Amino acid sequence: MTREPGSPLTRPSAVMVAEARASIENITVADAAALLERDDVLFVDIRDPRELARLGTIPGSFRAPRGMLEFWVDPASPYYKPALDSGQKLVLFCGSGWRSALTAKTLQEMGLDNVAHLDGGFTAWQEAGQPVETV
Ligand SMILES: O=S(=O)([O-])[S-]
Repeated sequence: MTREPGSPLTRPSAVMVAEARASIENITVADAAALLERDDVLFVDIRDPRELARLGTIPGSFRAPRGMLEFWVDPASPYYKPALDSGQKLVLFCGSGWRSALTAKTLQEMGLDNVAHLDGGFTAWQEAGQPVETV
């Protein structure tokens, strides 16, 4: 059967995000802010570089575009980045927490057991008046 353009998808993005959020650790801005200075936590900005250039980022965060993340965390991949596999808890964030929820679920499925995401993303972080670093 051919899908009619514009008709609902079998698994809409909102359903996928809701399912992801139900199976990952969702961290509030307040709780994330308390983790910011910790050596055992790495904030990972998975937004597009243009978003970072326009809006800035969370100070000290590691930049890992979502499109590469599965490969950057995988020791078996030629794109492996040991910085993402240091034993630190990874706190992923994006614009509003949708991409980071999906990505945190994926990394969890890949075998990372200490990954979370920032609920509300960078938008919520900024709205709460938390520090922002220019990129
Ligand atoms: O993925 S998003 O929450 O930045 S729109």
